[in-house]
Amino acid sequence: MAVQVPEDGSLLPLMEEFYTIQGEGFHTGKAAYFIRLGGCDVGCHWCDVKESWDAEMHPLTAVEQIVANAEKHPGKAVVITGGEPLIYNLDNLTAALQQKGIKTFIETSGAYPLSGHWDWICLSPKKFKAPRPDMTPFANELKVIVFNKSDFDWAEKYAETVSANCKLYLQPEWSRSKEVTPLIIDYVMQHPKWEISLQTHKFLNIP
Ligand SMILES: C[S@@+](CC[C@H](N)C(=O)[O-])C[C@H]1O[C@@H](n2cnc3c(N)ncnc32)[C@H](O)[C@@H]1O
Ligand SMILES: Nc1nc2[nH]cc(C(=O)O)c2c(=O)[nH]1
Ligand code: SF4
Ligand SMILES: [Mg+2]
Repeated sequence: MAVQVPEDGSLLPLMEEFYTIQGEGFHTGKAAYFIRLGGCDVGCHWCDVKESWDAEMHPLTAVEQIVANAEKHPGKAVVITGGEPLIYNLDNLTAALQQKGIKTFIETSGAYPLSGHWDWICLSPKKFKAPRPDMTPFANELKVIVFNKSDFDWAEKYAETVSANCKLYLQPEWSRSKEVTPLIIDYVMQHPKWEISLQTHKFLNIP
């Protein structure tokens, strides 16, 4: 990745930002402003935002500008996503958002060191680049994407690494929904510490 992002995270490659409804996981159904940062090398073959992967495609944008944009909306929560947002130092961005009374939520694979000040951390671990063991205990929510039935055992392995009060979700990989959703339903009924998460925004046709 040749793009020069300042190490203090004062400028970040911004792919897109949009005000919508959180579609997935614990905060499903709540209004939130999404900030999508470019850059990811985790390489999930089923990733639904491959356009985010190349950080150089996305303009370096000042934290002050991102915060000013987020502030304009009545929903006082932001979801920082990507790409893999933790490639960057998010201390400045999250401090500035929280100073404005905005809650900070993140969607991350956990493959990079944790930075930033978070009101909610959604960890979605990937086989293609494992999460850092020092970061999984900080997850408020573990959201495992199920592509095939081998992912249940793999999900259990990560459930052992998170804190006791971490919420546990199984989410069907979108293109495999028809095949894996019935398996997830059975699994959750047999192992009720898990819950189903669906990408509800895709059914609602919203961003
Ligand atoms: C695009 S990722 C960006 C954040 C971070 N790189 C990550 O993977 O957590 C946002 C969320 O979408 C999930 N996701 C991506 N592609 C998906 C797909 N095809 N089906 C279901 N969930 C998907 C990810 O697992 C993650 O929870
Ligand atoms: N509505 C909506 N909810 C989401 N939850 C996580 C998303 C993401 O791409 O990180 C996402 C997204 O792209 N849209
Ligand atoms: S880690 Fe997230 S952004 Fe990166 S390829 Fe996987 S799903 Fe896509
Ligand atoms: Mg998405």
